[in-house]
Amino acid sequence: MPLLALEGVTRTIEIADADSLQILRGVDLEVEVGDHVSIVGRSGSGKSTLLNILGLLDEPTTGRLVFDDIPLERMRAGERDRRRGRDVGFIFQQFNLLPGRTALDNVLTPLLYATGRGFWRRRAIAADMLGRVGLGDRLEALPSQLSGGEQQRVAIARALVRGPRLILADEPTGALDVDTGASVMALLDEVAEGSGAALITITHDVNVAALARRHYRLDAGVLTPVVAGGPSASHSNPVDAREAIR
Ligand SMILES: Nc1ncnc2c1ncn2[C@@H]1O[C@H](COP(=O)(O)OP(=O)(O)OP(=O)(O)O)[C@@H](O)[C@H]1O
Repeated sequence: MPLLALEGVTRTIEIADADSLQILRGVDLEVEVGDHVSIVGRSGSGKSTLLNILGLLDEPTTGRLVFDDIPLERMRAGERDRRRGRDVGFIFQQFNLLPGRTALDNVLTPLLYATGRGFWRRRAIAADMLGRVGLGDRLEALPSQLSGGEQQRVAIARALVRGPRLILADEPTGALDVDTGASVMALLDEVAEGSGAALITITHDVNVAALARRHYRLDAGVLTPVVAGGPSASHSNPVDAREAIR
């Protein structure tokens, strides 16, 4: 049973003069626990629209989304919000850290909505998570005292602190230089795999996408799998993947 399944998902918006714009056109996607999937698309191809649907922030116009064996249409609004908070971790290009709060406070914020042990032990859990991203000695640092790569590692710790089953990374290296971006992506892949979560990386950068195990391209709202070509090519080989996605 996949963790997440999209079947024939479309998203259409109404624009001026009773006109409409179809942004997603029949998207099919299955993601298993432990998967790392990349979705590459140019600006305007529908990436953010798809991300919002994958993250239970928006609904398909037609088609189905099944999360953890429950069809979206059977989830009540409160249930959807609860699942998003508990089961989905978001990582964005601009980190979105609270500026006046320490790294530790930023990471423990999602645990304020947890129940039981997650809530009562939130400081220890958040500190442990920061240790896992290599920032165990920077718990009290403010975002302004951290480099871009360190801030993104705080954001990764925050996304993972509630043990989500799905991590959505939207241009996670977009604000970082090439080398820092590569090390942040390697870390994200490692901590996601270590926690047994599925990771979907949405990006326009084929080098970032190449780290995933399965690859898709989004073009004008149409999602197609990218298969690395040739008998010697391999999905798990970033060089083959990069050539295939390009
Ligand atoms: N509310 C809206 N009104 C009009 N057009 C919209 C609206 N939302 C999205 N669009 C259009 O739909 C298309 C897809 O938008 P989307 O934001 O999903 O693209 P994207 O791939 O994330 O782009 P980028 O990489 O530039 O962020 C774009 O052409 C966008 O202009």
